[in-house]
Amino acid sequence: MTSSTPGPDQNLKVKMGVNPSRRPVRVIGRIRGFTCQESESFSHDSPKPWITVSKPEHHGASSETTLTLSFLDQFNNSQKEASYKLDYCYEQDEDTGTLFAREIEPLTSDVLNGGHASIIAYGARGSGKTYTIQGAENKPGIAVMTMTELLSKAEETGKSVSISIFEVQQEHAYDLLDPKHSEVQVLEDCRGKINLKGLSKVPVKSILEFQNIYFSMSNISKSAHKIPHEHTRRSHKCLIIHVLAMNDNSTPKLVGKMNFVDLAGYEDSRRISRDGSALLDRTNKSLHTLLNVVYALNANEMHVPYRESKLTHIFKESLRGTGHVVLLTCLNPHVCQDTLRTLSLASRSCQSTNHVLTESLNNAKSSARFKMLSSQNSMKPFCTPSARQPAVSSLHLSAKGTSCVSKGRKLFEEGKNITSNQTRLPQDDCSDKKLEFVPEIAAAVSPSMLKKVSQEKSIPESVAVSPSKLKKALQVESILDNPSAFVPDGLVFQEKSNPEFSLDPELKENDISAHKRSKNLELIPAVVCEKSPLQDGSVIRKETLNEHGSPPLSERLRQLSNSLKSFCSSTPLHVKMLDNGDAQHNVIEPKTPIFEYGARVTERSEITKYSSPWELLSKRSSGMKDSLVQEYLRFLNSASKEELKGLRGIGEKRATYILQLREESPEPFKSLDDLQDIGLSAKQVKGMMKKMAGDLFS
Ligand SMILES: Nc1ncnc2c1ncn2[C@@H]1O[C@H](COP(=O)(O)OP(=O)(O)OP(=O)(O)O)[C@@H](O)[C@H]1O
Repeated sequence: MTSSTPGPDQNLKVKMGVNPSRRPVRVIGRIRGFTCQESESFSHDSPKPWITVSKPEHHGASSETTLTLSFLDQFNNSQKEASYKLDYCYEQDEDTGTLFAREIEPLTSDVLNGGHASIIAYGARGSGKTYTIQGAENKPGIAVMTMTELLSKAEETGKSVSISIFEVQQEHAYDLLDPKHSEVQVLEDCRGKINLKGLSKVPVKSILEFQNIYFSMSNISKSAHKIPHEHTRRSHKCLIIHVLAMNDNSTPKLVGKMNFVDLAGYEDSRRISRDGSALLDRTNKSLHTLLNVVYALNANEMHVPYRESKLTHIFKESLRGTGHVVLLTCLNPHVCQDTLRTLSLASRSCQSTNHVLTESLNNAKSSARFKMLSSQNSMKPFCTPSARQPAVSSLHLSAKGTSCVSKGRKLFEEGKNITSNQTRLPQDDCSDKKLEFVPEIAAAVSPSMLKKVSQEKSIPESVAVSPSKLKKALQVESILDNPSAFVPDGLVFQEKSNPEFSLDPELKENDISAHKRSKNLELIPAVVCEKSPLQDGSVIRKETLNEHGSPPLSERLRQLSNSLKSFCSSTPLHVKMLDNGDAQHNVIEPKTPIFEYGARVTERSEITKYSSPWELLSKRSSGMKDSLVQEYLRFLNSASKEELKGLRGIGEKRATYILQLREESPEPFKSLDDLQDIGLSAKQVKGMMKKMAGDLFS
């Protein structure tokens, strides 16, 4: 490995554990040293390093380390190079002690004073995760070093230390300190506090005692529950060090917490047999969710998908807020496809636009493809389907052989790594791509209108236009021009002053303010039919109202179904601009769609057609799904107790609890994830939604 690093002394002076990049999560790498076997096998002929590390001269607040990986692209059989940026990378000549001194030791004082810290190691199999966290014989890992430090500091300050050890397998957590290895329940109260019900805590007085327990647990984990080796290999090992202080009444009170997570080795499910791949998908899901959480935290996003995996749910409290989080990416010192993949994911979690592809040798065509994929993937690290990301699993449909191909998708399908079997490069994961939204919008409007909206939104006309904002803006624009075109069967709009229809009066003020107020619009017919009659003083037919004055869910779903059916069967809307370009004179005119298959996205996003009918269908199905979910959530947020009890899975107790939640917050259900607050598992929620979607067409 080559680098331009400052000397080790200088390195040690720079305490990096307190995140200098000021992002909530620090993402670092570590290239593992060679094992004795490896060293022996190339004692005469050391392999050429495949990772080159380039560090800045001085570690300033925003300094980053660039890793350049040289590898053979198996798809094209050509040599490639890819560069990734991490917050820092430890090379083979930097030992665990150096990593501890710079990253972890500075966090221990904080933990003793009530802070939370989490160190999460992940990487391909055999990349040195366990070696770094736990250590090997006579080579203590960072958990052991941390315990030594905490025990000595705790003694000085009259505090005590205890530990919990558990593993997460296939979305279930098992207590390894309990001889029965009973399952640990993850409970979350309405304030978001996580309680790990049934998890043992064992007091630790000395480092020897700790090592005895910790190391024996790793062996126990392998034989626990008679679980097949394949399963234990794919479990995540977690250690929590609790720092306790005595209360005035001499009872121990938790002050700080330090978590160490040794994730199961990342393996690409595409290489595994069918059964193994299903197992692996669930194992990898923890990593994907974790990286999405990291991305969301670093990007300061409103929604952080903690509850999409057991692991992130367990550590929710430590990950969010003021806790320190260090994501340790372990890297194999020799060419490894899975290492490429994990690095690619890590780099994107580090910050949204980290991945820069530097060179592509031999093949100009593949170079173009490579760069395009790279630019598209500069968003979220991985698409884990959720209620909040409903479009992701379906939107990334493209021609066979390109990235992110999804076949036979279903509504409410379980999460899958949607990637092409053919694309073997690290950039082939799904991301929330801006570019891929654009054809949908562009197909419905003329280029001049696109331009107009771009200008109004004060954003560039090119691909940088946020498609979702643009889409919403255009929807409002279309509704304004011809609202009656969007009225579904079973609904009539009525305005106090205008007997024909009504829209939010604010929408009429001017187009720009209308765009701004359209934040909640997702699907034109569904939103208009729901929003206008219920919130804007309009009425729906009398027979659809129940005794509480609101339509029952079944009725609203029927309306939704009708509107969606008519929407699907109708032709896309083409918005014609009059020559003078005045938006007020725009007319909406249904036209037979013209598809030009194979139309590609150009550099400046001048796309005007869908690439296939499949893509169109997929996008519309995704909208339907989203609409149904929104409708369901709205019902939960507004229906009476009796109405709620009419829903599958909701009885007297749950209905009462929902009403209580609504007293605390007017809209407690913002995503399907929130249904876990009323004790419904993700599986139950999925079943309910599937049933509801099925009922629409029965
Ligand atoms: N920095 C290092 N120097 C020397 N040997 C190392 C280093 N890191 C790891 N090793 C060795 O590499 C091998 C694999 O390491 P380890 O078991 O920690 O990997 P892992 O990522 O935890 O694997 P898995 O995903 O299968 O759990 C072990 O034999 C370990 O001793």
